[in-house]
Amino acid sequence: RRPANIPPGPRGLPVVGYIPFLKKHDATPYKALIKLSQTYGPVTGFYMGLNLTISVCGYEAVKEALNNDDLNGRPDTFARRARTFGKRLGFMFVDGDFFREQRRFALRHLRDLGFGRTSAEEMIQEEIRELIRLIGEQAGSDPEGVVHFQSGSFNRNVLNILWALTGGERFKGDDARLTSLLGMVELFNRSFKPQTASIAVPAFLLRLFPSLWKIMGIRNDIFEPLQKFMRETIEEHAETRSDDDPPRDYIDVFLKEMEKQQTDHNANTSFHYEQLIAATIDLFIAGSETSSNAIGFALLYLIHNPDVQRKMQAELDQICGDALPSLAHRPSLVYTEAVLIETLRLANVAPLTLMHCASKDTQLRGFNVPKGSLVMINLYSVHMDETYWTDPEVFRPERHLDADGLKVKKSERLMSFGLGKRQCLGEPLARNSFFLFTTALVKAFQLKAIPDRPLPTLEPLTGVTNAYQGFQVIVTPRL
Ligand code: HEM
Repeated sequence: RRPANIPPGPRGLPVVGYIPFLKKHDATPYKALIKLSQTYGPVTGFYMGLNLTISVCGYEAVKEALNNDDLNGRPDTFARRARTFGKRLGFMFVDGDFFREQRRFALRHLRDLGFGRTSAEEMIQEEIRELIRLIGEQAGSDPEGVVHFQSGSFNRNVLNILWALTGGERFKGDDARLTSLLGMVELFNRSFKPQTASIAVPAFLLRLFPSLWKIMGIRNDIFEPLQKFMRETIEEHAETRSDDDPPRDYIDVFLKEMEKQQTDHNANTSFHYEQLIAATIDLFIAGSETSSNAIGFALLYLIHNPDVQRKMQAELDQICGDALPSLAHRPSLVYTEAVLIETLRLANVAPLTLMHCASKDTQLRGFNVPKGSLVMINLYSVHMDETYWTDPEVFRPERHLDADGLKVKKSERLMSFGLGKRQCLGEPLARNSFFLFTTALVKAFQLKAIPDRPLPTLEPLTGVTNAYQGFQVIVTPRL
């Protein structure tokens, strides 16, 4: 029996619930959930396995859900704990006091280390210059100037910035270990099935039927090499750090806090070795694919829309002269800003937030949401809402400018990084990296579709994130 006054929704089969039927609406889960909302309304309740699941679509419902603190929990399952030593650790899948303490600490110290601040800009520029050199070389070595951008081709560059702040070093261009770790993260992201990954399947069933991991879309095997890498990095830090010197990175800051908590004999501390491993893995996973996919999609949209590319280049040339774009130029780059905003809206790099969960009985749009319900929050539905955005499928930066085209219009309906207490922890760094990389590449190169060939596809590879597919393009240096 369905609990009283829960959101309306379809009935499924005993035990598996509605999972087998979701696909019939659309193969892509976030689109299937929008179809359901067209029948049942912006909040829809159905069972996935034995879990009551609330799907949330549309601006009003999404905003209300993200601002309701009782819906900011994360599901606690055996499968989730299995990646972090059987405990709830890290950032992404923890909640309550543990989460608040770790998040506050991370935000404060990552900011002090340069996260999203101009002090990290020089390092980002160095990475960008290296990338421009490599792309220039590839274009120069092909008679037509064709460059093949593989899916995920910017992951390494973007992660390097995050890793310099977290682990203290940038990886070298051909670092084989990084290539392998990034390959693991990609595997995890692409195999992930948001509709099944958070279902509370009991441990004994997962042990009896190991194929269930795959069916649920969870690749926990990637965590062993990541843990090994973090362990080695942390041990190396512990041996070389000194309290007399300023912390070099997040690992140093965390180790210092661990020491302090030990001195204070705080037995219940959330600052311990296993949490440091889990936290650095979460940063590594969350930081490697997201901003870099936004960069790839921006280039794709500009290849599809050469007029927009020309206009953006004209503005970049006028405002930045011969220099590469910097954060100081940003307020004057109005058209460019609109291009970046439109990219985040249309690319929907994170189409659903991570799975939320009701930590208490609560209400949403007047319906009951019992404690423990899974909550799927659909950011894609907000960005592609045709009742608000005219032709939402069309890439049109002008929609974010005022009538004179002189000022950016901020809309509350843009929420690529989520909202509220679970809003993306990496947003300041992500925004800066996305701006600096994309503008530098567009200023440095003319990107043109290959004549007589179909335009590269804009269809994403799905999973936790939406990734661009590899594409080929004619690249002509402009600088
Ligand atoms: C364009 C780039 C990015 C986008 C669009 C994005 C988007 C998001 C979204 C939608 C969430 C889920 C919020 C929720 O569950 O309600 C999230 C969470 C998170 N993001 Fe990002 N993200 C980006 C880049 C990054 C980067 C570079 C980092 C690296 C530090 C990062 C770290 C995290 C973490 C740790 C969480 C979990 C926060 C929590 O559970 O409270 N993200 N991000």
